[in-house]
Amino acid sequence: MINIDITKQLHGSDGFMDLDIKLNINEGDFIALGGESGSGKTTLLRVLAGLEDAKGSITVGDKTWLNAKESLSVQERDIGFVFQDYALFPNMSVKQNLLFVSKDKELAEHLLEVTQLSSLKDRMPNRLSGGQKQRVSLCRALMAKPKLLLMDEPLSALDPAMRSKLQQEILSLHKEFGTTTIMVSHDPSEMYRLSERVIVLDKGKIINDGNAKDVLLKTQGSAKFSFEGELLDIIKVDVIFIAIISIGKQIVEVVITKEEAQNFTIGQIINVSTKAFSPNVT
Ligand SMILES: Nc1ncnc2c1ncn2[C@@H]1O[C@H](COP(=O)(O)OP(=O)(O)OP(=O)(O)O)[C@@H](O)[C@H]1O
Repeated sequence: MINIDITKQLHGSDGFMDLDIKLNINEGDFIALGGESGSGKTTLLRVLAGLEDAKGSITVGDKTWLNAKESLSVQERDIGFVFQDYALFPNMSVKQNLLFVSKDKELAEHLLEVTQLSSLKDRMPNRLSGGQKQRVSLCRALMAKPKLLLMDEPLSALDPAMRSKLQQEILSLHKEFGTTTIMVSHDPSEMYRLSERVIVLDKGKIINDGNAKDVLLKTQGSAKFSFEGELLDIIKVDVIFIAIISIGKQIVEVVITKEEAQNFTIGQIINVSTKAFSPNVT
């Protein structure tokens, strides 16, 4: 069990706010951490990693990482990091980047194989694509067999196809290694696919915590389907108003009333729901 009970004063965009987190995590869980920009997600990961100080306590199994008397250094905490900017050693090949963390050659070969990087093991980082660097970064974080793997939006810079492939790889490595993982993400489908628990922060506090289905599904009341999308345009065809809405990767048209057309603003995030009893799924 990982027990976190920390506070830290942050300088938010509207003045000071307290990051105030009480959290128990089962070992082996995959947790997705969501919340609006500035809600404290990165700071929480940095506090867990020992990169920032905080008041309170962190215990991992029978080890104390932080309490009133001591705070273990980054090196003393059993963690792996994957951040958006990869941070590979530029003067080392892919394989050397991994072996720098641990001399376990067998594990390095295995990780490179699972992430389909074996043929690139002698390449230098500046000759890799973004997705390949991200995979190396993930392999390197796992080389130390960390107790806790912290990932801060590791896939956000990648295109959808590469994202989905890496999600599969992250999931299969998570299942194989059973590492307790906390991953910051803004992408509900990614959270749903990967995590068994979703925690949402707002202004430094946990406002939602539960399984992915309960936290992420937005269907309310008697609505059968509900999608959130961005209103791109409103057009008038004869006497009918049509809203053009971007939902996921699709652009859809929805007929709206004159009053709705007057009240909506282009660029607004709106909810599209239907009570259709038996929709077609093809
Ligand atoms: N060491 C610090 N001391 C005081 N305030 C900080 C510190 N680090 C970050 N902050 C502030 O705390 C708030 C939360 O920042 P944080 O980076 O944790 O948010 P986030 O949820 O990760 O946001 P994003 O999704 O944009 O990455 C921000 O307003 C930031 O300016």
